[in-house]
Amino acid sequence: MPAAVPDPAAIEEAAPAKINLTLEILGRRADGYHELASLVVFAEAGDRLWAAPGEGLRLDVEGPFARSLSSEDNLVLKAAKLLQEKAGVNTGAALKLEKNLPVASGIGGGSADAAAALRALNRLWALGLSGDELAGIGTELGADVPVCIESRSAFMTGIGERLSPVTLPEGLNLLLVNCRAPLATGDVFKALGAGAYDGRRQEAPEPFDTFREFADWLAEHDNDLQVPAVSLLPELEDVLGAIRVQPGCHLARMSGSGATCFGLFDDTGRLEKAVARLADARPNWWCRAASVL
Ligand SMILES: C[C@@](CO)(OP(=O)(O)O)[C@H](O)COP(=O)(O)OP(=O)(O)OC[C@H]1O[C@@H](n2ccc(N)nc2=O)[C@H](O)[C@@H]1O
Ligand SMILES: Nc1ncnc2c1ncn2[C@@H]1O[C@H](COP(=O)(O)OP(=O)(O)O)[C@@H](O)[C@H]1O
Repeated sequence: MPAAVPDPAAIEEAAPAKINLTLEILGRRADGYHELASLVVFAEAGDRLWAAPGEGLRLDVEGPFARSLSSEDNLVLKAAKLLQEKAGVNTGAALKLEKNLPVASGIGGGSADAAAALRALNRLWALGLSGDELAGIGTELGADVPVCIESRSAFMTGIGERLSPVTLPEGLNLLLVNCRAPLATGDVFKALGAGAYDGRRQEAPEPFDTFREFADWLAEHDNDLQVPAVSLLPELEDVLGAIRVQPGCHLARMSGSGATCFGLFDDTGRLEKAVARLADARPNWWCRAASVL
């Protein structure tokens, strides 16, 4: 059920799902965070956020996954409070979130919502902050928030704060599948048991000319969190297997720290058939077809 817009004057921001097509963990830093290298894309599937003038800060959450979340410790409110503090304002806002993405699922729903809140309130409160300034503020909310500010394909390094542009082939399409079991990011990193970070870096890939070239590069760059995630949630093997066997699927892999997995397609007709087949075979799983933005 779509959320009702709170106010005709409300500012609307999309919060697209973040997908880590690759996620290499380079090592654990002294502060416990991990240096990583990840090719990140955004999908035409996601949450939606509205911000309207209001007294104090208020958040209503609606949509299919609203019940998985409480309003009080929501990243949207955390983002709003942090922005007030950083910009030195105490102007209020009435916020509404349509929660369409599964929670704690490796597709950055919370980070995308926080980024959408920063963008929306920057406009509502006429703060005039640049994307880079919003990304800097976002870093304090979560490692994935900076990349969600622009919500554009990027090669992400550091702990998530360093972003380089990438040129990907046109017409990338994803099958997204979540078996409705949450996985906490910190637990998956812990299960990986990475060694100390030794200072090495990875460079963004050169522009890809063809889909084949891109698929070959992806095959050589893994998601290092997939094995530990499977050890915590063995059902992931079923999810990956069910995606892999779909005709037209070039790659089946987990996104982020899981548990959402994706299949990469270049043929939308075959993708539509795959999503229909899976939704029918596994009615309890969350299955979506989404093009890469
Ligand atoms: C793994 C990734 C890959 O994009 O995605 P998700 O699975 O969350 O979607 C991200 O790095 C997650 O970013 P985000 O979800 O914002 O993480 P945070 O809230 O900052 O951190 C949650 C926990 O994850 C671990 N963490 C996170 C990022 C990082 N580079 N190293 C870490 O070790 C830490 O244990 C931290 O306490
Ligand atoms: N708006 C929000 N959407 C999703 N999760 C949120 C939100 N606000 C707070 N959280 C909390 O943040 C945690 C990470 O959520 P999420 O970003 O969906 O995970 P992931 O980055 O692994 O996809 C969850 O445990 C959830 O309770």
